[in-house]
Amino acid sequence: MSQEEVDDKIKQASEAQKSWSATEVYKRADILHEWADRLVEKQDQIGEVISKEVGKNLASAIKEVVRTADLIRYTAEEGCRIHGEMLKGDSSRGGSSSKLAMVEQEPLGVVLAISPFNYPVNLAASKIAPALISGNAVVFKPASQGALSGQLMIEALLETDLPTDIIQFVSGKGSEIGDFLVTHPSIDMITFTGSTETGQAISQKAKMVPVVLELGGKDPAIVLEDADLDLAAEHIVSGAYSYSGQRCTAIKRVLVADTIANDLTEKIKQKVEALSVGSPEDNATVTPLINNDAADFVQHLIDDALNKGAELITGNRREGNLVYPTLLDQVNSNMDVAWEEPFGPVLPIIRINEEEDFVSLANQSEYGLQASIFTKDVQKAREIATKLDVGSVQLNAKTERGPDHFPFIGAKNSGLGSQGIRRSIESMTRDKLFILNL
Ligand SMILES: NC(=O)C1=CN([C@@H]2O[C@H](COP(=O)(O)OP(=O)(O)OC[C@H]3O[C@@H](n4cnc5c(N)ncnc54)[C@H](OP(=O)(O)O)[C@@H]3O)[C@@H](O)[C@H]2O)C=CC1
Ligand SMILES: O=C(O)[C@H](O)COP(=O)(O)O
Repeated sequence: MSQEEVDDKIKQASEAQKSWSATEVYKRADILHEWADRLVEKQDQIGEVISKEVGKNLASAIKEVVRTADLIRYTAEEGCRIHGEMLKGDSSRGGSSSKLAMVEQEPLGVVLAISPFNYPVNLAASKIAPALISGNAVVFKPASQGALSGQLMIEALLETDLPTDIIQFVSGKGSEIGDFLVTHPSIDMITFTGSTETGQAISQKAKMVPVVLELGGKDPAIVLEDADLDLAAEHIVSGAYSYSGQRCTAIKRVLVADTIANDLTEKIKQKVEALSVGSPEDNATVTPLINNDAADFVQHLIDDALNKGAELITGNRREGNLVYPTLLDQVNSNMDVAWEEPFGPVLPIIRINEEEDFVSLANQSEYGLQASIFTKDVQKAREIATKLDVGSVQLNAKTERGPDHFPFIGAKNSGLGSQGIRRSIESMTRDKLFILNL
C-alpha cells in the first residue's frame, strides 16, 4: 500500500471507532465469539497457508489457529468483566464522603497492531481481540512474511457482524510504511511484537502515545546439580528446537553445573539427534528458516563459536535455509552465540563452576524475557528467581508464553509493558473519572 492508502485506512478506522466504543460490550463479545467460530471452521485452510508462508509444520500451524480461537473467546469473556470502580473522597485527609468518583475504562481510540512472522495469526489476534473488546478500532500491519495468513484471519473477522471500518488491514514493508504508521497523528496506541531493533526504533519515534513492546530474548535454562536430568533434557530440546528455534521464548542457552554437564549434554544430544528435520508438510520439527539471511546468521554463530574453541556435539549441516539442529558445548563469553539471539536451531551449553555465576551470567544478557530453572529444591529456585532480571521464571519446565491469559513481560531489551489477555485490555484503555459532588 502507498502512504496515501494507509492514511485513508487510518482515517476510516478513526471515524468508525466512535460508534464502536458506544456499542454494548456484550455485542462486541458476540462478534469475537463468532470470529473464533469462523477460525475453527477454517483451521485447515488457514493452517495450510501459515505452514506454506512461514515454514511452520502443518500440525503446529493448525494448532496455532485453534489456540487463537481460544484466546479470542477468553478475551471476549474477560472484556465483559471489566467494570471500573467507585472511590469515596474521605480516605484522604480533608476529603469528604460526599465526593464520589466513578472510574471507568475508556478505549484509547485507534490501536496500531504490528506483528512478527513467526506466529502470524496468534500474535496478531492477541493484539486485535483485546483492542476490539475494549472499544478501539484497529489498524493491523502484519509481517510481510505472514501477511497472507493475517489476511485470511481478517477475512474471517469480516464475515461476522463487525462494522467493516473498525478493522483496517494494512500491507506493505515495515521499512516503507512503518515510520508513517507509527508517527501518524491518528494512531492512539502502538502494540508491537518483533525484533528488539525494530521495537526500539518504534519507541523512539512514537510521540506521546502508549507503546507496548514484546521483543527478542536469550532465555537461559539453568540446570542445578540436583536437577532431574531426563526432565531437563526433554524440556530443553523441545524449548530450543521446536519451530526451528524461531520463537522469542525459545531456550537459547543452557547454563549447567559443571559436575553434571557431561550427563546432561549426552541426554540432550540423543534427543536432538532424534528430532525430525525436513519439510513443514511432513510435520518435521526442524524446518527451513524464514529466509536465507536468517540461516546465514545462524551459520555465522556456529562458525564463530567453533573457531573460538567450542565443541560441536551434533549438527552444523546446512541445505539452503535448512539448518540442522546444532548443539555446542564448552561455549564461553567470548563467543557471539553466548549472547546473540539466533532465532534458529543452535543451542550453546555454558558450564558453570561457581554458583553465583548462574545469576550473573544470566543477567549479563541485554535481554530479559524468561528463564527456566531445573532443580528439586524449590527454595533455591525461588532465591535464584528473585535475582533474575526477567519477566517470568519457569520452574522445571521450558520457557514459553502460553497459556495466553498469563501476563507476558519482557524486561530490559525484551520489551516494554505487559501483554496477556487482561493486561493487554488494560494497556488499550485509560481511566476516565466522573466525580459526583453530592
Ligand atoms: N517477545 C515476544 O513476544 C516475541 C518477540 N519476537 C521477536 O521478533 C523477532 C522476529 O520477528 P520478525 O518478524 O523478524 O521481527 P521484525 O522486527 O523484523 O518485524 C516485526 C514487524 O515489524 C515490522 N516492521 C519492520 N520495520 C518496521 C518499522 N520501521 N516500523 C514499523 N514496523 C516495522 C515488520 O514488517 P515487515 O515484515 O514488512 O518488515 C513486522 O511486521 C525476533 O527477534 C523475536 O525474538 C517474536 C515473537 C514474539
Ligand atoms: O513468538 C513467540 O516466540 C511466541 O510468543 C511464543 O509463544 P509460545 O512460547 O507460547 O509458543
